[in-house]
Amino acid sequence: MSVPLSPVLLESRVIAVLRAADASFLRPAAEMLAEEGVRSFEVTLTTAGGVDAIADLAGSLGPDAEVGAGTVLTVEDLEAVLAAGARYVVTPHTDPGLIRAAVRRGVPIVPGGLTPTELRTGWAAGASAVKLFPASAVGPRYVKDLHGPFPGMPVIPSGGVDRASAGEWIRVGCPAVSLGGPLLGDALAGGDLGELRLRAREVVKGVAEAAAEVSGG
Ligand SMILES: O=C[C@H](O)COP(=O)(O)O
Repeated sequence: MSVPLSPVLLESRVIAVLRAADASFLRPAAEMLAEEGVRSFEVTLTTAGGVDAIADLAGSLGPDAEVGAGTVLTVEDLEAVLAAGARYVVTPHTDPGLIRAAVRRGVPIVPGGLTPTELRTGWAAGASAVKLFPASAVGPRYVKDLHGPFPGMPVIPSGGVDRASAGEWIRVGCPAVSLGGPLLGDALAGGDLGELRLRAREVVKGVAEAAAEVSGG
């Protein structure tokens, strides 16, 4: 049993990973991304103040957006982010116990893995989709290889997915892509939001074009 990914993510197909030293600049960056059509946001727990930032963004971005939590490592982390209002959770690793805990709470979970064994283990434990991490270590062709033995397993690449390759991951069958640094640049450290707008525009456009091709549109 698994909890399905939300329509917000399945339609927008982009997760913006908000990983920063602290949460000072998360809200302006997320608001800029939302203006450009990004609707799914993953606040990582490596960000100081990350749990509070989930609550802040969940309250400020409005009902069209979805705020989740990343780098969730334990059931205690899971409880904390759900209490803050996270609507989905992402892990860097495959922990069947943690996956089952999320499923029991009715929350979508996307566990990370790299090898066929790790990814299949997460999927079998009830993942909503699996996170291929670090995706740049293998490239889009690897998803085609995985879909030989595991044709129905939704794979979301994360780690080194950039503006140039985002559409390619969609074309090989990924339901969504996950971008942190290559999308955010230095915006989470107070960098130029105008640059962020241009990067977001390019990613959203590239992913939408690829999605239209995949669906025959
Ligand atoms: O867990 C996800 C990664 O932190 C995102 O990696 P990235 O910054 O290379 O996109």
